Parts: sequence; C-alpha cells; structure tokens
Amino acid sequence: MAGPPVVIWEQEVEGLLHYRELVPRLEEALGKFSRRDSAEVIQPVRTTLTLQKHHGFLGLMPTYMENDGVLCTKFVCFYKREDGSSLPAVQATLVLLDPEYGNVKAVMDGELITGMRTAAVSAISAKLLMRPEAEVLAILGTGKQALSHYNAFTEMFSFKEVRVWSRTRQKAESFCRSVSGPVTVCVSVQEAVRGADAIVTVTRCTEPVLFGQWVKPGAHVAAVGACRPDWRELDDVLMKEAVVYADSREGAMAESGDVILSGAEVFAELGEVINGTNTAHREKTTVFKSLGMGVEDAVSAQLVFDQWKAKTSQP
Ligand SMILES: NC(=O)C1=CN([C@@H]2O[C@H](COP(=O)(O)OP(=O)(O)OC[C@H]3O[C@@H](n4cnc5c(N)ncnc54)[C@H](O)[C@@H]3O)[C@@H](O)[C@H]2O)C=CC1
Ligand SMILES: O=C(O)C1=NCCCC1
Repeated sequence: MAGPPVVIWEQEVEGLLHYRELVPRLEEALGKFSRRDSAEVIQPVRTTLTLQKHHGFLGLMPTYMENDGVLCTKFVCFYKREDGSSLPAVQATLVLLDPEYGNVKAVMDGELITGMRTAAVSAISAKLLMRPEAEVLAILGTGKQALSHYNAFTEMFSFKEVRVWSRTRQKAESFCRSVSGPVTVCVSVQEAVRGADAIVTVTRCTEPVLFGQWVKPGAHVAAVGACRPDWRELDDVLMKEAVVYADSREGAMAESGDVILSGAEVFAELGEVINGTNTAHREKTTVFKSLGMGVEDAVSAQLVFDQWKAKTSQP
C-alpha cells in the first residue's frame, strides 16, 4: 500500500525551484505538447467552473505524460477582484500522482509554481521572438506575476532599463521596493511602453490597457492576463498588426478574449517554434498570448518533487 502524500508548501518550493532548471524543462514540455503525440502529452483545454457569487472561476488542469511517467493536476481559482481588494487574484494547488497505482504522491502549493512557470514561459517567448538587441522592458501591472516576470526576465536578459506601470503610483513604488534591481516608475501606460522592446502585460483588467498605436514596431509583447473569452488586455489594432503566438491554439481559441474578440489569427504555438516546424518572426511586432497549460505545471511539479526527494534522501 502506498504511503501518504508528501505536502510541499510555498517556502519549501521556493528553495527547490530555480529558473536555470525550470526553463529547459519548460522548453522541452512546450515542444512535446505541440507535437500532439498522446504518448508524450495528454492535456485537454482547462475545464472552468464559474463561481458566480465570488466573481471567480475554478480551473481544473489535468495532464498525463506517459513516456515520462508524470501524472498531475492543478486546481486553480482565479477572480475578477476590485482593485484594493485584499483577497488574492489567483490561488492554486498541484497534485502529483503515480500513474500506475493511482495514489497521490505529493500535494504542493501552486502559487509560487504558477508565478514562476508563467514567467519562465513568457521569458522563453522573449528568447524566441524578441530582438536580440532589446534594451528596454516595460511591465504593466505590479502584482505577483509582475514580480515573477521581473525576476525571470532580469535573470535571463540584460536590459538597460526596466519600467513599471500601475494604476496607482503607490503600488508601483512598493513594487520597486520589493525587487532587487533598478526599475523606473511610469505614470501612464503610454510612457511605460514608449520605445520599449519587450512589454509584459500582467494585469487583472478586462478591457484593453495596451494599444497598438503606442507599441514600437518590432517589439515583443508577452500578454499574460485576460484569460477569459470576454476579457481583454490588448486592443484590436495590436492584435491584428502583430504576429500572434500562443501556448496552445485550442486554449487561445477557447479562453482568450484578445484572440477571440479581435478575430486575430494565432500564427503558431511556442512549441512549434521550438520544434522548428514554424517560424519565429523576430523582425516583426509579436504577441505571445499566454493562457497557462497543465503540462507546464506537471513538469514544474515533477521538478520540485525530484529536488525534494534528492534533498530528503541525503544523509
Ligand atoms: N497566463 C497564465 O498562465 C496566468 C495568468 N494569470 C493572470 O495574470 C493576471 C495577473 O495575475 P496576478 O499577478 O496573480 O494578480 P495580482 O492581483 O497579484 O496583480 C494584478 C495587477 O493588476 C492590476 N490591476 C487590477 N485591475 C486592473 C485594471 N482594471 N487595469 C489595470 N491594472 C489592473 C493590479 O493593481 C495589480 O497590479 C491575472 O489576470 C491572472 O488571472 C495568472 C496566472 C497564470
Ligand atoms: O494557468 C494558470 O494557472 C492560470 N491561467 C489563467 C488564469 C489564472 C491561472
């Protein structure tokens, strides 16, 4: 009989998960996902239940990687919170199972994993689609994803300037105090993105906040918020002028208001670029529409579990 699951909570995850190991695992996973080989990855589009009373959603994200022996599911609740609310925008728990016996091996806090894997995938999109000479990064939003994106992007690239915008100056200043490097606070989105080579949108907004007319031609945009079919972060002009990439075509067509409502075509998945079956148009304005995928959580959870086992089996 299998033993009880181990519980690995946020502080422990923090000591076990690092971008230098996470990024290559995610690149491999994105490539596997885009091959649509059921022995490599089975991952349906997220099932989402509406929590009407609380203006939120429960997303169920199961994934099976037969060749790798990884079976995982994430439960993620996310909310349309009013600004100023002290309640979290996203809460997640990961469950790692043994695919042969069916028992739960580990239960993990999913908040840090969600923050880090999402930022790592955005950074992979920049590695593939941003111009190599990029100097200026703009981050719109100052919450949890803003922090993980700041950390991942500054670890992986050498920007000369990082700018941040929030609806209130106070939040932007508090964000600056929470990071370990230099950041310029901007009072408007327009000021933040003017001339920027890379733009990350990590807001909870449901209407466009980034407009194509402000974006420098050839810039790369990683669009992370607006993960509902009627929510937007980007306007039609940007969506139609840019070459649009997604983590999953099916996910984007089911969940992304920016894709669905603009009528923009998803040109390629990041995994197709990684596999060499589609082109990285670095010379053009590019948008990576991130929705988040179960396979990203599965490889991240397996990595945390492997590291935890290595640490706990040491004499
Ligand atoms: N693509 C993916 O895989 C994932 C996407 N998300 C999404 O990313 C977004 C950010 O998530 P967190 O950083 O965890 O949330 P958070 O609540 O920590 O931060 C949200 C930020 O958006 C700002 N904001 C709220 N309403 C706004 C509005 N109307 N206009 C402009 N800014 C506004 C807040 O001031 C805050 O700076 C959310 O939409 C979330 O659902 C979160 C996790 C994974
Ligand atoms: O993939 C995830 O995790 C999420 N995606 C969209 C909204 C919140 C969480």
